[in-house]
Amino acid sequence: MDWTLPTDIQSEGIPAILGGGDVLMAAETGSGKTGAFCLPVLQIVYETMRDQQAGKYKKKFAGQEKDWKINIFDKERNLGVDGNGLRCESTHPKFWSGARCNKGVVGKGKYYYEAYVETDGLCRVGWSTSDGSLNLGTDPAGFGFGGTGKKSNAGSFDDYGESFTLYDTIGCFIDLDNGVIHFSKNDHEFGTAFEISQQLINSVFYPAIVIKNARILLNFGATVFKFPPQNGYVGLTQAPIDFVRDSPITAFGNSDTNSEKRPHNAPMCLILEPTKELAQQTHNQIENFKKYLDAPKIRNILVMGGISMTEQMNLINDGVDIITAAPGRISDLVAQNKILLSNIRFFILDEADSLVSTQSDCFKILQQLHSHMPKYSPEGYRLQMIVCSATLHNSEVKKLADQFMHFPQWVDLKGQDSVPDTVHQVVCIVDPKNDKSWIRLRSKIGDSIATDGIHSKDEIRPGRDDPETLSEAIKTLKGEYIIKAIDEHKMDKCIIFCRTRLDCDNLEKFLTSRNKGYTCACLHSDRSPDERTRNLDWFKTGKARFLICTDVAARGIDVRGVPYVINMTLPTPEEKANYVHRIGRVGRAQRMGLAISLVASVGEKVWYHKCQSRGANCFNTHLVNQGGCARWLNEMTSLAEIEEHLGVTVNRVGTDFIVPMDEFDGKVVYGAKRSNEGGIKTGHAVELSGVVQALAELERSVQLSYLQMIAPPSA
Ligand SMILES: Nc1ncnc2c1ncn2[C@@H]1O[C@H](COP(=O)(O)OP(=O)(O)OP(=O)(O)O)[C@@H](O)[C@H]1O
Repeated sequence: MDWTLPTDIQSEGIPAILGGGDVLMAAETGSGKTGAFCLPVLQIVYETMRDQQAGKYKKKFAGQEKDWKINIFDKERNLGVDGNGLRCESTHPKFWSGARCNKGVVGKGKYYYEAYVETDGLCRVGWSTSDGSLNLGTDPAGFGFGGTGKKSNAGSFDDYGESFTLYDTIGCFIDLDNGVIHFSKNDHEFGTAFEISQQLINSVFYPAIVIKNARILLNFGATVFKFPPQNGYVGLTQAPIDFVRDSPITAFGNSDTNSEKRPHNAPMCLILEPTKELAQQTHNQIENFKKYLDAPKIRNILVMGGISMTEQMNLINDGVDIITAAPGRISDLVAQNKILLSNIRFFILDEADSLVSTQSDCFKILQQLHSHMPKYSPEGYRLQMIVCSATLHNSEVKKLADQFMHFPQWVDLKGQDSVPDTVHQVVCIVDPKNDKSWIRLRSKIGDSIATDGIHSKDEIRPGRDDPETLSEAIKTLKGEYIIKAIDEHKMDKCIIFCRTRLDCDNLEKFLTSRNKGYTCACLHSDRSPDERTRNLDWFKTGKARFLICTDVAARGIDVRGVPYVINMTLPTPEEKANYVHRIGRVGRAQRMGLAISLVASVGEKVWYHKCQSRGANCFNTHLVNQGGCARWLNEMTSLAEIEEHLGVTVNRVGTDFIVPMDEFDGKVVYGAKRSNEGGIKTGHAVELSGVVQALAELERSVQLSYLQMIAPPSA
């Protein structure tokens, strides 16, 4: 793939993901974020599958059954348990997560265990039969003592002992000889909490806990108790074998989180992309990487509208390890249980800010998918969420991180949204008061671009400066300016962004009608999935010189070596972040690119369809606040906001579109690799190489001196 070294974001992001935590990756467009999450995820999915095939987990669980510990097959998904089965954690702020032990006691004897509160959350500890709910104390088979100083059984919560919290040690006592349960706090024993009924007295009682946003450490007696019990009570590990029973809920029983027998339709990784094109592109990237992984082969599929349902189900039924999806179909298939999320280990949100934007419906889908995922895998690994975009710095993403992620690590190379220095951006102000050429253009029917018709009911009077006339003038001028820019830069390949689908169609007709070889392909949501795929392909292969698109193609699309982007209009105020994404279609992978934005000097009236038909046959030119489907936009304000957000002033060019080359050393060839010695190579990894070498030397000398210390040369 012509990749020699990791890019900066890959150098930082890959180890963070391999480290096992949740990661937010913010890095400029075209900086290689897709590889930064695909590579480590493929590695872990592959290694887990290989270990499962070799029966590693089975052996691990089988070997540990003699120990008393939390039964990972008798716990709620949200509850995390460490490798020893003694430390339990739940970080969910709202839900209680419970678990029982893998062994219990029955018949005779007096037994004890301790629970130490490690973080400041809510917990209940106690005893339960295997019939009891994991939400300890809410039914007759569970007997709990909670941090608020209440005992609970059969859903009734009564005052008992005193409250407990962080750093307290709770002792849990069961006396099977006399049928009573009581508790202690830091060696202070409280009186009888429960008398066990005759119906239950011959049951097996398992240590049980339920916690919310808390972590506790259990001791069943394998290590010395903080407060050793008295009066004939013994630690559970000392219970005579005749009075100990294994839990009937065993590893590899009926559990749907069974890691050895992962169902064919239960992937380990779900990647969510905002559009079909991006889902396809990421899927292709995985296909490229996975070629190098064999035995077992990774099965990755695409899930999205546009694929026939029969074909989709065939793909799923063949078995799946990694799914790349666009929202929509995936949520339907999960709701219908055709795809199970019970074994998900990685949940990846690419272009996350667009997925969680208040403008999109995806947030609900995301919540729904997340609620189906186990927060810990059967092997005890935490669900990992990876979130990335070039524009992650906004409040919605922060909310997402707070709600779904667990102490996420930010991998953020710039600290704010920014544009790569391989992208040169310029603005041309379209000023109909200054440039009156639109009057002449409009008079020659068929010579100017068809406008969107929003002023069809207005009286347009060339020569006058009323807002409607100027607004219509802008639309005419912009068509002309596009041609000027194309010709001035002899653009052979360019992506042109328009505000609406109608604007795209009009521009396509206009350019084609010029008969100057301006071959075009359109990409917007009114075109069928097949046509979209074909058009993108035409552009990639050079069959079409211009890709004319709405913001549907603003993000992520990676076409090698595109030299130019033109923004016929700036993104709408609600989609400001798309400016960075649009212009980031050029200047990728260390190639140079030029982005030209046409910005109207005065207000422009535009369609803003909120009607049911989304604009089809709608000619309601009233403003939205008058019940219509139109609004006025001010691109000068949008430009100022973009400049402020990025902390730059974008260079202005005249209507001749000559870009002052001295700004950029006069040496730039757009579309070609950046001329100074290869950015990626001089990036982070190489900059650090001296320091890394020095560290390696130090490490070596420390190790040598240690070896000399434990085995002196004389020995
Ligand atoms: N280590 C590497 N060496 C060389 N090229 C790379 C490397 N990693 C990625 N690339 C190339 O860089 C280009 C951009 O990568 P990618 O599409 O992952 O960018 P991105 O950061 O996701 O951008 P966007 O924010 O626009 O989605 C791709 O063509 C990819 O093949």
